[in-house]
Amino acid sequence: MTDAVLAVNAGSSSLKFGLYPRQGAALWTGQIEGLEAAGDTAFDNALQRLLHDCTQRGARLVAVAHRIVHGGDDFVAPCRLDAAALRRLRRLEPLAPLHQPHNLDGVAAFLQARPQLPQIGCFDTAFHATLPALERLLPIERTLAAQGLRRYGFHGLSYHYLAQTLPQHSARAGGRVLLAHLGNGASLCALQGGRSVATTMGFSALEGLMMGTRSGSLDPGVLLHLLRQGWSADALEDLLYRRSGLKGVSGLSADMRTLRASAEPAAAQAIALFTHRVLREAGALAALLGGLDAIAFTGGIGEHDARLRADVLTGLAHLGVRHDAAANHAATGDAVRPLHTADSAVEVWVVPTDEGRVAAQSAFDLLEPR
Ligand SMILES: Nc1ncnc2c1ncn2[C@@H]1O[C@H](COP(=O)(O)OP(=O)(O)O)[C@@H](O)[C@H]1O
Ligand SMILES: CC(=O)OP(=O)(O)O
Ligand SMILES: [Mg+2]
Repeated sequence: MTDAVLAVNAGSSSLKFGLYPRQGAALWTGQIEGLEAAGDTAFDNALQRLLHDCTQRGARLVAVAHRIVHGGDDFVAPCRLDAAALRRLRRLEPLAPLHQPHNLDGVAAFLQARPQLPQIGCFDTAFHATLPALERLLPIERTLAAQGLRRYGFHGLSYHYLAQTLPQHSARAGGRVLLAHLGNGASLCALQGGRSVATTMGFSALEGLMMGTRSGSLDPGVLLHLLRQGWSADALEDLLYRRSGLKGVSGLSADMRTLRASAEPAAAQAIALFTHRVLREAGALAALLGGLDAIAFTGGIGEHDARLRADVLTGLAHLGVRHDAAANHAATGDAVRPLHTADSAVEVWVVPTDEGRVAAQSAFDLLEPR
């Protein structure tokens, strides 16, 4: 029987899981979608089903590796979780309300059902531990930083996977690299020497790009205005996390596929704004890097939406980015694919992400150091 780690990724709209041996392809992967519409018990039910099915796959489960979105200041490397760690991580729930509660409910359910089985936390924020001081600092009263009010960065497991995969395909991977994780949540990350040096998400899972249901960056004056009009913190949270982004602007859906298929002008405008924001932030990170050697797209939209990629790449033509339209059209998230032309100054790649692989690998490394 093969030793395997079950990786669990409770995202904002889906529960993804995979059963990974130490090396090689996953033995089993799956995804349960549409959980945000299905209500609170949907996550619990999905986890119970997973626990049951895992025992029937012919693998010896050595650990469960959980993607946990926020590790705060204390959790900067993968570690074994117990009830005390869980209590500390619960305090970060308000900073990622679409993820952290689901992530931690998953850990709690497994701790209860299999108390002897190691539960390993793998933190999105940890990959950004290399951010320089200026990227972490918020331009507000200095004393607030001591309370943990600083920029952290997210999508770290995905960026970790890209940072370790890209060098297998590109000699430019150690240079100035722009990574775009565009899914239901979305962010950009600037890599130099394979390390995160800047990213668009900061203190919470709200900053930066417009997302499926999240606003991304917004003039803080809008929040003050709404607060003075009597909006509560809960109402603001609901607006910013659940009723904004593609869904809020289109009035139709958070799903890019639905918006692409729609003839509604508001759907087209939501996509145009999403694209505009990606381009604006890409330009900002390219400026911080002092130019680009390579770009890589990932996430549900980044891997599948050729039109989005083409529009962003065309917008970056002033940096010498040239993409092959046919290669772009043919890239559907099935494999790592180059999109650049021979005369492009910047390489362009699609890299299907595998957050579960990174989480499982971290669990093996922690439990059975090589
Ligand atoms: N073929 C496709 N074309 C365009 N967008 C797609 C396609 N497949 C998936 N997506 C989009 O990817 C997004 C989900 O991305 P994903 O990374 O799976 O999200 P998360 O992990 O945050 O739940 C959705 O907006 C969905 O519409
Ligand atoms: C941090 C985050 O936004 O994650 P996801 O894209 O999985 O929603
Ligand atoms: Mg995701």
